[in-house]
Amino acid sequence: EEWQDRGAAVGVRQETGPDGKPVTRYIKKGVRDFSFGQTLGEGSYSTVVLATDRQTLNEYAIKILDKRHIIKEKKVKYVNIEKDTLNRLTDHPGIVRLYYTFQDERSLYFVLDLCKGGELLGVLKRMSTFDEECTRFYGAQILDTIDYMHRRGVIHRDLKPENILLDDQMHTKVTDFGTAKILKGKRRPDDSQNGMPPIDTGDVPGEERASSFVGTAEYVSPELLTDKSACKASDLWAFGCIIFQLLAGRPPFKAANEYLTFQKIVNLEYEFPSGFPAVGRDLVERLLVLDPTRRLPMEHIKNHEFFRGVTWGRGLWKQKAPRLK
Ligand SMILES: Nc1ncnc2c1ncn2[C@@H]1O[C@H](COP(=O)(O)OP(=O)(O)OP(=O)(O)O)[C@@H](O)[C@H]1O
Ligand SMILES: O=C(O)C[C@H](Cc1nc2cc(Cl)cc(Cl)c2[nH]1)c1ccc(Cl)cc1
Repeated sequence: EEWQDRGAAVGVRQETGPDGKPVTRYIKKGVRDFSFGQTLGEGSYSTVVLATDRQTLNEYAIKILDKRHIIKEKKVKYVNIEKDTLNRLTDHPGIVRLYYTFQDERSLYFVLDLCKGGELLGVLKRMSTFDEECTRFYGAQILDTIDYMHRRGVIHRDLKPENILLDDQMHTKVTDFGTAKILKGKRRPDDSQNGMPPIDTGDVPGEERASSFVGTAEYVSPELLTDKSACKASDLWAFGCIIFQLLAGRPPFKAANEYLTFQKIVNLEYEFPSGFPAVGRDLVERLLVLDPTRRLPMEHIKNHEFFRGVTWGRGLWKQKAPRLK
């Protein structure tokens, strides 16, 4: 076929069809369809480069992974989980969109949304703390995104300010899904009859817990440390840590080393700095609860006083980000 002589690899693009079902499109995109620019950043197994699509002139961030390195470091599983997870989360403004994947003899390529605003962590460091209005706006976007992920049966498991990027409108984009967990929700019997797509509620008994991975020390949930398994509420624990950190300028659990940090987490040892807003404190105290089943559930967080006045859903993403002051 024509794409073989163009040396382009077949790129696979996951879309949501008119009937709401996932559609796989085979796009003939390859390295030669892009002109590569500056390096945006380096990961342990990846380099992220600014790239422009030669036909459309659209700009992207292309994450390039060296195949040999991936194999040597035994990261094949993570790369494929990142691809499968991103292909499942294709229609939400708060997720870094994956447009194509392709490979050549040396590398794998993820063509992603370009997030010109960098990491939320970097913005927070420059501001030292966020005021309540900014924390409410950025927190609401992150929570709306977590809600979308959970409804699609995905637990992120490593939410933290480094993994929350910002686009040129200063809207949040969650990234880094290599350590996510896809809950295999079962097709409910009645759904198959009327052809409804399976609802990934992850409420299959025993299925809603995932094990064998530990996130970043400061944001790890107590259940992951005590009984080695994460659930959707583990992402809400991390969300509580992020809200605390935006308002306080530091994460709630931080010690000289990982072991001491873990000890603080399982003993719920943390303090609010003086001046921490009372409404924010109430929200954090209802999220940083050791027992995941007693943590504030999603709908109650959205209705919490701290988020009073927030319009949830697509309207949230049309708003202008408040000036960071
Ligand atoms: N879509 C993007 N747009 C702009 N910059 C990005 C994008 N994705 C990643 N980056 C930046 O590129 C750098 C490398 O990101 P990458 O996800 O490849 O590795 P990482 O997850 O940060 O590192 P590690 O793999 O060690 O966890 C990071 O600093 C990140 O901020
Ligand atoms: O599922 C697919 O479309 C095909 C491949 C799967 C795949 N092929 C691989 C080869 C190597 Cl060497 C390493 C990994 Cl992690 C590999 N993953 C693929 C291609 C590109 C990207 Cl970014 C991810 C996975």
